[in-house]
Amino acid sequence: MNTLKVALLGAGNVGSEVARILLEDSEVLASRAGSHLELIGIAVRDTESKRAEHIGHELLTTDAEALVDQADIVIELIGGIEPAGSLVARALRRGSVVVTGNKALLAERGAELFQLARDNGGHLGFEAAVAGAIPILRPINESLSGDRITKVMGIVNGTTNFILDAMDTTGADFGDVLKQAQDLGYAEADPTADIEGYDAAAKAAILAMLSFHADFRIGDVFREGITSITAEDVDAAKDAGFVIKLLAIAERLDNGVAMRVHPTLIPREHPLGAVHGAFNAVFVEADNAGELMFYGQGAGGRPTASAVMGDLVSAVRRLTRGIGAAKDADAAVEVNQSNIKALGIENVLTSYCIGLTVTDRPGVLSRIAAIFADNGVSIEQMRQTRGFAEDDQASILRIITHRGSEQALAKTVESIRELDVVSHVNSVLRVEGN
Ligand SMILES: NC(=O)C1=CN([C@@H]2O[C@H](COP(=O)(O)OP(=O)(O)OC[C@H]3O[C@@H](n4cnc5c(N)ncnc54)[C@H](O)[C@@H]3O)[C@@H](O)[C@H]2O)C=CC1
Ligand SMILES: N[C@@H](CC=O)C(=O)O
Ligand code: NA
Repeated sequence: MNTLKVALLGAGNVGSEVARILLEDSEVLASRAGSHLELIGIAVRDTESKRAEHIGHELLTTDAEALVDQADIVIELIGGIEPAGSLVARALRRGSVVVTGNKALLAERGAELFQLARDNGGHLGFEAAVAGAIPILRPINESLSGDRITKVMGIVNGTTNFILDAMDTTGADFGDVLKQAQDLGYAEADPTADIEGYDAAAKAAILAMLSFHADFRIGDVFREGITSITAEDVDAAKDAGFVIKLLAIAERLDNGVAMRVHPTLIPREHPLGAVHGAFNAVFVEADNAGELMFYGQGAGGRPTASAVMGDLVSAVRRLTRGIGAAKDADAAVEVNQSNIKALGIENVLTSYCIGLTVTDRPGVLSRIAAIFADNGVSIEQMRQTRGFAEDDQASILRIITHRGSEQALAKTVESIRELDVVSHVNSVLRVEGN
């Protein structure tokens, strides 16, 4: 049996688990892959760090470039655009197998890196980049390659699901739960990427690239995070039979693909309503397959390392069988097959749940209803959720609309905001699955 040299870049939450598996399970991995996998080094920023100590100093180096140049296989788990991007490109130019979990990088430079892999007979595996342990990218790219995908919708960020779930089930405070998510290894190095929706937007772009075979980027994705979600929003959603989830949606419309990430009200009985903690779930709709659902652990070092190892073993199997990665049509990612355009959110159909504080006097409801009618938006539910004593003159209204164009809904909210009887627009959240 031959031996292939593996370089690991980064020894954080995921990298340290990958190192552990490579060292502990080396015999099983060799029998599955058909080659011994020798971990020749681990590039870290600081060889004296606590985590590095845990792994063992003899493998550690701060010279990532030299390590890449000695390896047959490079596993990039540093994260971020640079130096990760240059190191991945360097390895691909050498024709190496590269495995990464770096969605931020792929959502900026995916097309270029896939091309580099093709041009140099290398291979780029990135199943870990979307929804952690869940096999979702290879099913889309390979199993569904004979079908036409129309929509992908799911919970793809474990940190925000963990936070929203805790707010919903225990009424926990946002800040405390974020700290727990960080301690559990779910959050990005800068958790702004999670809570402001950038991580989910990168994943939406990658899902859309593979589903619609076009070079989409994170900048094509409409994005709203969860930082403006309050305990009151969570309670109001509960009261109406909904739960708030951060959803990533990429859908095929008549003239292109619309990609969006935003907090969304989901009926509690919807399958996505039952996704708790850092779990993720993704629905895929295709013309012939119909609706598919993928569910599992979407974040955390160990589950994510499982996806990394899966990419690694399957790429090595092909190498061992002498199948050059460039000739491996199954594994090739084609993102330039279609001229399909990225569309703005104004093109999508959705429904809104609008919370308003209004002056409690006769005629208010009809003035509000008239604005909806003027914009062609129909109301599914209008409910006065709390009334005060007459002289307090304020009540809270919750309005859920039928599906309408995002443009018309946004215009409706703008006009309502200007009404003198509306003292405050408390929240505007989109609704799906109702
Ligand atoms: N933590 C998770 O649940 C998941 C993470 N990912 C992705 O996996 C990658 C790694 O994530 P984590 O392990 O959570 O991050 P982390 O922040 O825990 O680890 C990154 C490691 O890279 C090291 N590093 C930074 N710059 C370096 C450099 N110039 N040279 C060598 N090492 C350097 C850091 O010291 C750190 O140990 C990221 O791309 C992340 O988005 C993907 C799926 C899930
Ligand atoms: N920070 C990410 C990690 C996995 O991709 C998340 O919380 O989902
Ligand atoms: Na995955």
